[in-house]
This record gives sequence, structure tokens and C-alpha cells, in this order.
Amino acid sequence: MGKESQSTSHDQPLHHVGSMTALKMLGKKILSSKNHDSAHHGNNLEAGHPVQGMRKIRGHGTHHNSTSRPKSTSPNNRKRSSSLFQKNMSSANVPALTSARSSASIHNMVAHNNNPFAPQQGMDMISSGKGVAAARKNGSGPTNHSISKKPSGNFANNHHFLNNENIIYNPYGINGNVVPSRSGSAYAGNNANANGDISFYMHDGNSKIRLLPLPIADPNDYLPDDIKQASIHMTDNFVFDSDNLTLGTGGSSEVRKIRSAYRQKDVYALKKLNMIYDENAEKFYKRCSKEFIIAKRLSHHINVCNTYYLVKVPTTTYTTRGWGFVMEICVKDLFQLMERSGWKSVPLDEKFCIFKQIAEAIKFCHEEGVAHRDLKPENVLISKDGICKLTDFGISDWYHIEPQNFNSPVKRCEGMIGSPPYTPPEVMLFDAKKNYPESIQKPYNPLKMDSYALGLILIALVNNILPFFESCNTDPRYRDFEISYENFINHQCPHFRDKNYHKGGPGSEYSLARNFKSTEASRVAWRLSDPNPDTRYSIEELYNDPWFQSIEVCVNNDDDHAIKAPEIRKSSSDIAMNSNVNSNSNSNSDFFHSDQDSGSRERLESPQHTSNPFLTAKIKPKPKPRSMVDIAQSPINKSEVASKVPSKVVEDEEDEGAGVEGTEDKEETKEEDAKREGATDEEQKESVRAEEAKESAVAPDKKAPDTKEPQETDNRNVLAAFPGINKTESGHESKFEAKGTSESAGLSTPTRKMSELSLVSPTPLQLQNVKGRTSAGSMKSLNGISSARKKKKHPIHSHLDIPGSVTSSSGTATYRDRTK
Ligand SMILES: Nc1ncnc2c1ncn2[C@@H]1O[C@H](COP(=O)(O)OP(=O)(O)OP(=O)(O)O)[C@@H](O)[C@H]1O
Repeated sequence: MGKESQSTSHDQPLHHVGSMTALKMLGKKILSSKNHDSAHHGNNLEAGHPVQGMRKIRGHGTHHNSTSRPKSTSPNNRKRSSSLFQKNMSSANVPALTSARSSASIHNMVAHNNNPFAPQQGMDMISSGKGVAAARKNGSGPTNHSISKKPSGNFANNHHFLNNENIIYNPYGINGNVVPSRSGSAYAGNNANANGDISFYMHDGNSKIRLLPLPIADPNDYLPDDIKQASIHMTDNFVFDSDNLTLGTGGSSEVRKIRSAYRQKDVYALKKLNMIYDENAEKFYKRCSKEFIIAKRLSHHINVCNTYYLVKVPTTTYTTRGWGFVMEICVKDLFQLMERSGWKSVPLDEKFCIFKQIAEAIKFCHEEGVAHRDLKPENVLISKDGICKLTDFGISDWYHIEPQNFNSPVKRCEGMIGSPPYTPPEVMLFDAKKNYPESIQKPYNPLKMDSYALGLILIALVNNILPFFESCNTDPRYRDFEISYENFINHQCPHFRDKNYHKGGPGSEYSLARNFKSTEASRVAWRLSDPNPDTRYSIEELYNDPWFQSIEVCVNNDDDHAIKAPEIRKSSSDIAMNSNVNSNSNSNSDFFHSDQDSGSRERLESPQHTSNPFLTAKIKPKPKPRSMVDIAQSPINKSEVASKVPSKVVEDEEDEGAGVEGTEDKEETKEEDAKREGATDEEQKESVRAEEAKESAVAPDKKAPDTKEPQETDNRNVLAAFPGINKTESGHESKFEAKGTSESAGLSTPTRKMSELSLVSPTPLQLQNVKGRTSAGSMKSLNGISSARKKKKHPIHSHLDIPGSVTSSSGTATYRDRTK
């Protein structure tokens, strides 16, 4: 193995990439897009040209029973990467923490990737062997905001250097030749406009970006019955955050902050999904619905990021029309923690806790019949409580030959997928760029992909570096690792690979074992990252390992942790009915509602005649919207006011026990009511115009609508007709969010750290942090903590409490909590 490199400081000035300007004229759009990293990363990163040659491979592997055997990497392959390298690594001969780009052939992404849980019509593409892959692109993506560009060239010259860190950040391993564009958007193929789809001309400031053709499909058409949704429009119940905050970007998505339309404090993430490459609309819908189905079904574990809804997203100044996932919002991803300068000082037991939480998530996925297949730090989110949450099931798949029969064997895969170096060597053999002979490309076990990635993550967590760039013999450092591995077994521990062997692993004479400071821990890391998949630890073996069992974690799945599920009051039926009434005023709109989204809308408009079994609810017809003249003559709708009374009573009852927050929400609502009732005629007219305009676009700083609409009761009926809806959410309703306690806790200090920056109540994690720094009296002063909170297990580690390179007040701004 190579030697560890010396840390050298190469501070670089912080470059902020400017936001794109929004402009929409004559069917052309340039959407504004703020970069989030400049706001959220505490490190000083200088942008540079992405590393050429670094890659993250991501896509859908093909299954063994595929008729065609696709080659892996193609020019169209999806690329995404994050890279942390030690500075001077070339001279030191050892790479620092890296994650490399991912790419996968469009043609192999979904081969064998069937979706047994989707409606039949949705299965064609998924089992056809044709898939999609997306590239994370260079340019203005949020994560790239804090990195500047250097001329692209050889590998060593294209690192992103962290301030005071000898690691380099290259989140997407993007080729510098790529024309910068908004991250997460798709490039059109040459024939993108061949069908005359006018949507081609609607773009985000880059002519290569495509939009879905109109009408946007109804998500319910692609979902199995049990997770069909009452509300299919994001704007039914959510609004974009007016800060226009981008939380992250991926190869096929942009993640933005949204808020409940009813409780402004309730924030969620919207993963807006983009078409990729030459993907057509149908492939897009099937790909995205599959990801959603997997994510939704896994949304009942504390270490899995909750995915709530698959919704239609309108064209707004924030985003282009399409589909998106409404998700639990997190603070950052693990990669962003690991790149912080303070990461090196994080105690090992905290790192092991993170590792075990990720393992918990993977174990859960496997128990649910899903292989993640793209496990890496970027796909582990950290909640505001410091809890690890697995996300991004874009290339996950059901791994049983018969997906619904968990007794059926594991389905083997073929093809290049995943993210080097987390992609194991047996998968790298399918990388077309490596030109390995087909004879050595063997179908692989997708579960062992997850084991290997876990091992690499553990090594990266502990060493603050990644041991190599790619897990294949074209990487000299990987060859070193293989040789070390064989040496250890041949010369020191011949039984190391034996089942139930739980004696010591490699010691400090091995560079990739040294920092574990325990041969028990190094045993687990090495067993998981065994180059040989046949002897590599399975998740079951990992859980049998005594050292792994001894790791103390902050949270368990049965802990009473609060995940505040989105409140759904309006169903799409309400919108549909409104759309119908207002359709004349929206004829020129590019909002999907205004177009002939007739399939779903017609059903929703007349539920009593619907053929959709999910819409047989006794939907009380919504009162016809009042005309502007009517409103001008009589600003207050008496019938509406009357109908509010019982509705309010119900809410009051519900709010009992909801604590301070419920009270505040009522205050907010009262304010709004007062405002509305005091509005002038002109304001009322404006209000109506705004309501009508909702069909064409969502205003950037849209206020939460009236929360006391009489249809609330009706919507309960609607929701009652959807057995799957809110199933996950109801069990996780937040039991605590005291108001204003962070202020009393004195957490707003100039040198405060990230976990202290909560603008509302401190999390248990924060309480733990505060406990370490304040007296018991101070703890008691953190009042407003409900008994429910006290029941909650206190995390024992401060996973978010990792200082970055920037300690000045300007740096403090970068710690802004995105979940507020
Ligand atoms: N729920 C969330 N809360 C906060 N940030 C998020 C959330 N989901 C995703 N992100 C951020 O956005 C980034 C991209 O998300 P994700 O990996 O799901 O996108 P993707 O398009 O599937 O990526 P790719 O396809 O390139 O692997 C994440 O790495 C993370 O930083």
C-alpha cells in the first residue's frame, strides 16, 4: 500500500457562483437557480474544472436473465461523482477520500429491472432492457457552487481543494468540456425535437434541456393501487420556499425546499425529477415511478429518508414542469460532513455509529427485498437530529427472482452500475472502458454490492480518505489493496475469510487498517470490502460480527422519533374542479393544469361517475368559485364563513395536544383571516386573479392559502378512500416542536456550530450538545420540551457538530439550517 500523504494546506479563496437569472418570454424560459452549497457548505472550496477521468457510475444493472448483454459505459452514460482527494496525492501515491462519477449505459440501465409492483402498463419499459441514465452536469448546480473551475487536464490537476484540507472535492467528476448548464437537468438528444414537441423550446436557459411534453401524466396511472394518491399536484398542499433554496442536485434531479401550504414551518424536500439523455416521456414516468414505489415502500425506517408523495410539479420561476417526490427534508448528506475539516477530529465511536446506522438502513432494504446498489456518502442524508437517512433509490431494484416471493433466489445482475470506488470489482469488470474480456464478466449478486459499498464507506469514514478511485486493477492503489489483502491472508491470517471467523483483522502495518485502532474494527471493514464477493461479508454476517454488534448507535428504529408528515388537506379533485372552472383564463398557460390533463381531471371532477376505484369517495362538491363581480359586491362569502365554524371546531380539537405549534398555526391563520376580511375590494379582486393564476404558475412567494376552507372535512373523506395514504405518516406525527426554545437556550452565538443553529426548538441532539457545554440548570431552561420529547432517546453523538474550515462570521452563514 502506498504511504499516507502529508497534510498540506492549500487555502483557496471562496468563489461563489452567481445565480442564473430567470426570464420567461415567448415560450423560452431561463430559470433562476441559487446554488446551495455556497450557503450551506462550511468549507472554502474553490471551483475547478472537474476531474477528467474520475467517474461515478450509476445506472441500472441488467439481470442475469437478460436477453442482451449490454456493455457498460457509453458516451451517454450517466455521470455523477463526488471526490475528495488528498492534496499531493499523486506525489504521496495515495488518494484521499474520493467518490467518483457514475455512469451507466442507457441501454443497460433497466434491462432486467422489472417493477412487479407497478401497474401492468408501467412495466413494459422497465422490463424491456432499455433504461435511462443521467449525468450530473457541470455549471450552476448548487453543489458545484462552492467549487471553482480550473482548466481541465490530467487527473492531478483537476482537484477541488478544500481550504485547510488536503482533500479535494469533485462532486460529480464532471468532464470540463461539458457545457455548463443547470445541474440536474437533462440534455436532449439530437432528435429531441424531431416530433415537433413544442416543449423542446421551453428550457431552463440551456437549449439542451428538455421538458416533459404536455399533458404531464397522472402519477396514479403508474402506481400500484395501495399507494395511489388522493393528491397528485404539488401545489395542492405545498408551496415553494421563497428563498428558492436548492438542497442538492443529482444526475437526474434537483432537490428544493418546499413548505406546507398550511404550516409555513413545516418544510419538506421536493426532489424534482428531470428527463435524462434521450429518455422519452414514457421511460421517464416508468423510471421515476419505480424509484418512488421503492422509496415509498421503504419509508418506514428511521434510517431511511421518508418519501411521501409522487406529485406533478408546475412550471414556476423555481422549476420546470414535471414530476417530483415530496420527501422528508434533511440538513446535509454524509459526504458534506466528511469533507469538513473537522471530520478528522470526529471520534471513532461517532463514525462507527454513522456506519451502523447506514448498515441498519441497508439491512432493512434487504429485508424488504430491495438492493440499493448505489450506496455512497452522497446518498446518506443527515437529518436535523443527526440521524442518517438512506436515500436515492434511483438504481435500486427488487433482488428476488420473484420479487414478491422472498423465498425465491437472489437475482443476479450484469452491467456496469454504481459509483466507483463503492462499486465492487466484480461489477467494474463490466465497465466497457476497461475492455475486460466478456469471459471474466460474471453475473453478480446485488446484495454484495451493498456490502462492499458499506466496507468502503467504513474505510473512508475512518481514514478520511478513499483508498482508491476505482475498484479494479487499472487503479494501482486498488491493486495495492488487493495485494495487501492477499498478503494478510497468506502470511498472517489464513482463516480470515472463513465463516464465523471473528478474530483480529489486519493491524497497523496495513495502511488501510491503521486508523481503525482496533483489529476488530479493521476485520469488519476488510471483510466487507473483500475483493472476492464469494467470501465477502453479507449483511447477515455483518450482523453476526461481535464487534459490529458492540457499536453503540444514537438511534434505533423503534425509538420514538418524530417525522412530521406533510398535511394533506386538498385533494387533486379540488384542483381539478377549479381548473375546469378557470380553464378559459388559462389558455396560454404552460402550467400543466391548463393543458389537457383530461384523463385524471375528468375522473376527479365527477367522482360519483368515476371508474377509478380510488375516487369513489363521497367527495362533497366544492362550492363554485365566486365571480369577481360577486366578490366585489360582497367581499365576505357568508356561506363560506358559516361553513368554517364546525371546521374550526374540529381543528381546535385536533390541535389539543399539538402543543405550542398548533397554537401558533392558529395564530397565523387568524392573521390571515383578519387580513382577508379587511381586504379592500381591489385586493379581493386581486386575490381572485391570483387564484386563477394558480393554474398558470405558482407565485414565488405564495402565501399559505386560507387554512379554514370548508373542504377540509370533505378531504378527510377523500383521504379515507385511499387506504395507503398517510399510512407511513400517521405513525410518525411529530409530538414535539416547542416554539422559541432555541432562543432561550442561547444557541445563537457568533461561533455557534451547525447543530446549534436551529431556529426553533433544539433537537435531542442539540440538547445533548448543550448538555455537554452548559450546566444542568441551562438544560432545565430549555423549556417547552414536551413529555413526548423527554421519552425520546437522546442521541449520544453529535454527528452534525463538525466544524468546517470557516470559523468567521461569514462562515457562520454557511451553516444555515435548511430545514427551517
Ligand atoms: N430529502 C433531502 N433533503 C435534503 N437534501 C437532499 C434530499 N434529497 C437529496 N438531497 C440532496 O440532493 C442530492 C441529490 O439527491 P439524489 O442523490 O437523491 O439525486 P439523484 O438525481 O438521484 O442523484 P444521482 O441520480 O445523480 O445519483 C443529495 O446528494 C443531497 O445532497
